Amino acid sequence: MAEVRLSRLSKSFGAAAAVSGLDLTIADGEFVVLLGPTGAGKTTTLRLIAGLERPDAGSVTIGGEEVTARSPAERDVAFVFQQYSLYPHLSVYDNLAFPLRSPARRLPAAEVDARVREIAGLVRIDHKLDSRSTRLSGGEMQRVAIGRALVRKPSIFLMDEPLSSLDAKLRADLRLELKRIQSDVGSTLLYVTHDQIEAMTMADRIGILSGGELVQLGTPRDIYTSPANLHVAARLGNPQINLVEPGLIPCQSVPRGTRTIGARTEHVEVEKAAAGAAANARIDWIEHLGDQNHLHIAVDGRRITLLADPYSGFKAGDAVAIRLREPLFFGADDRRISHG
Ligand SMILES: Nc1ncnc2c1ncn2[C@@H]1O[C@H](COP(=O)(O)OP(=O)(O)OP(=O)(O)O)[C@@H](O)[C@H]1O
Repeated sequence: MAEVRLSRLSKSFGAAAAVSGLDLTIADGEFVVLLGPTGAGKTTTLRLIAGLERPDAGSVTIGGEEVTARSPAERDVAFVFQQYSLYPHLSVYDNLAFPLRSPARRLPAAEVDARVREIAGLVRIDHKLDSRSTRLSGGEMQRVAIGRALVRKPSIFLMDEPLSSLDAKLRADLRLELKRIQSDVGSTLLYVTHDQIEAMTMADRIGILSGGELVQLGTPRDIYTSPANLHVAARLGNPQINLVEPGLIPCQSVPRGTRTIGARTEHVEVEKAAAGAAANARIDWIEHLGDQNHLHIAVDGRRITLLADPYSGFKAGDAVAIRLREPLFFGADDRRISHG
């Protein structure tokens, strides 16, 4: 296990900068998730750490040793990709044993066997050790791929959207398991995703990348409650944060310089107008998602979307009174303005 330190790391492809001036330190045993839109530089960052790309500038240090000029094999890093990349002609057992049987390692057979069985138990695939990898479900294949990365006990794990090709239920199961496995093994893990739920639930810290730059790094709670700017605010939260101009919805105090107000569900109080408050908005329509509803509210020609529980009693067409409660404020440069 090891700390990973990236200093001023940059990589361009032709004229386009994929990663620019990236400074990021991942502590020993930490689970860091890189979140960002397509093309933000997430995969390139992982490939630079693995040694699959050479940086144009900057350095990569793993466990206190600079490895920038070393080959992937010399870096003690395991990579799990979106596609399972198992050996189809081998059994689960042999897929797991494969990294231990390389000529460079020459581990005794008993040691290989013990390690394979331990890891198979950890990733809960021990009942399928004799199956050909092509006979597995997608979720099982990805467990094997994760197990194969774990089996060598590398210093760090790099995972590039490992759950994105699975269906929603499997993704949710494996999300929990990956977190459990990582805390059992105590490994340093850098994980790339588009999925904000994966980021929020698994990360010790989230790094938000945009245009090859690290825009913000912090705990999921920090990033959610104190986003550095509009870009970060829009990356987390479902439904997406509502961005409105000051004055549209009543708000107790708005800091000077505010150009945009960011309002999530918890920042908006909605009351039926009949309860005594004067109506300033109307429920436009309600989307029923099962466990929750999305309320689409029309206010002065604009629309905002909030979550509501299915028993809230609102109906389409209801006149409502809405007001803001400690929302987020952003200035003309899109950066968040803190209150007071
Ligand atoms: N081998 C390459 N050759 C040319 N351009 C590349 C190469 N690899 C990446 N790029 C470019 O670098 C930028 C960053 O790509 P990268 O794959 O790191 O983004 P990403 O955040 O992982 O995106 P995605 O979520 O779509 O995987 C993109 O503009 C991409 O087109």
